[in-house]
Amino acid sequence: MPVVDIPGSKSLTARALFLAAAADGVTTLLRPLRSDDTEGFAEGLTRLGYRVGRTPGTWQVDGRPQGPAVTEADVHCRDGATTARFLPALAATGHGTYRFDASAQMRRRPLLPLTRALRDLGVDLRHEAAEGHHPLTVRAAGVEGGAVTLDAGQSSQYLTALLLLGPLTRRGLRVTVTDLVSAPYVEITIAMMRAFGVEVRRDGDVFVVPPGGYRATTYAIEPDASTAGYFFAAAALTGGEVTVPGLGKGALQGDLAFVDVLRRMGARAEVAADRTTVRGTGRLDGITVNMRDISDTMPTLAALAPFASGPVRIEDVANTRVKECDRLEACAENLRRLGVAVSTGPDWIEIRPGRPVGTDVKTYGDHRVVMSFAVTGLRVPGITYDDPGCVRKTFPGFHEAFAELRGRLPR
Ligand SMILES: O=C(O)C1=C[C@@H](OP(=O)(O)O)[C@@H](O)[C@H](O)C1
Ligand SMILES: C=C(OP(=O)(O)O)C(=O)O
Repeated sequence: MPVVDIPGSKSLTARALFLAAAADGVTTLLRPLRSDDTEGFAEGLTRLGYRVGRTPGTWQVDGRPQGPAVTEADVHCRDGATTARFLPALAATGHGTYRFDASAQMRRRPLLPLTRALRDLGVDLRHEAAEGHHPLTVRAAGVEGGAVTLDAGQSSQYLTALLLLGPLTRRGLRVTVTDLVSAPYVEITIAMMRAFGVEVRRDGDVFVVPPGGYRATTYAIEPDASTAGYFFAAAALTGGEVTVPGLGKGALQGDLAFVDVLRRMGARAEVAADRTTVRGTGRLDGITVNMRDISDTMPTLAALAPFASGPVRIEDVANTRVKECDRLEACAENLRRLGVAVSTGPDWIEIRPGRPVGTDVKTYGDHRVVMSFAVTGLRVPGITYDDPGCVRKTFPGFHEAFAELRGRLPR
């Protein structure tokens, strides 16, 4: 019975780094994720003058409630949207001029609702080229706070950035949200703020954050639920069994609900107190599923879909078009290259049952494209990738870990 140790959550690690940097005192993070996204976040903090001590399995951050320790910084956010969207908000709490830039794809990804809201809160923020895109410069003088309206229909990360900023403003924050995708990520934010001593009040679409700052703590990072999804899908496809310790009933991450999707398709799934097990049954039914809340698992399901006995239709995932690539089209294109019939609309994809044949997967530099089609590769010989290394964004050791699992699953 394979037990798989999954590396720490990207989303929790990024939030924990923000909260630790802003807190009063020294915070210890246990089992943080070491990957390009989270190391980019930590390096961004270092550039802003925060001390981040990194030893294997434990990171320590000296909090600075007063904001960055330097008056000038140039921060490269790499390909990570958490870094690119959360760090400008943190920088605004200081006093100085902070410039942010990012990868070519991250420069293309949207940001405008967040930067507008920051301006509404009194932040002097200027875009260098296109309005609502990196690169941008924050001329920080502390943040007044107040009331803003936010459209988070394209990314919940705008709301998370504002909520994280809330306790660091002079007057606190009141955010009225007109639309919201990926809602479980906001629940992660609120739960983690609570662990650092702040209670967000929510009344329907209105979020109220009191001023007063964060308290340092010791915080253990859960394994990454989106990453675990590839391993659960592997069990469902091969008729094997995979157990992931550390992700159970109390888990913060909404993406663990991917096991409910696998269960609806015919797999057995048990979410226990501190671990989750998925067992394949030889049955994989077609399904229609709304993935608005858990869209990082859309490619995982798309790559598994040809093996289902009926069509798989994934709905309400428009915002997967503005991720590391246009994921809807990248999945469709690669499924077609595998010989599978697929159609897409503005916010949906439908995959027909098929007999995939090996191909060179076009990754578009997207870690999830690679990790998803690795699941297909368990049953289809000859799958290669034009950029296998892009898994470094969230799981540098993915290929080794997945090959190891493969050897322990039924052939
Ligand atoms: O807040 C977070 O940590 C994340 C939120 C989600 O993004 P969107 O809210 O943009 O969908 C998710 O896709 C991303 O991988 C991580
Ligand atoms: C969309 C993702 O990342 P981010 O938006 O944080 O760059 C992801 O990891 O799938």
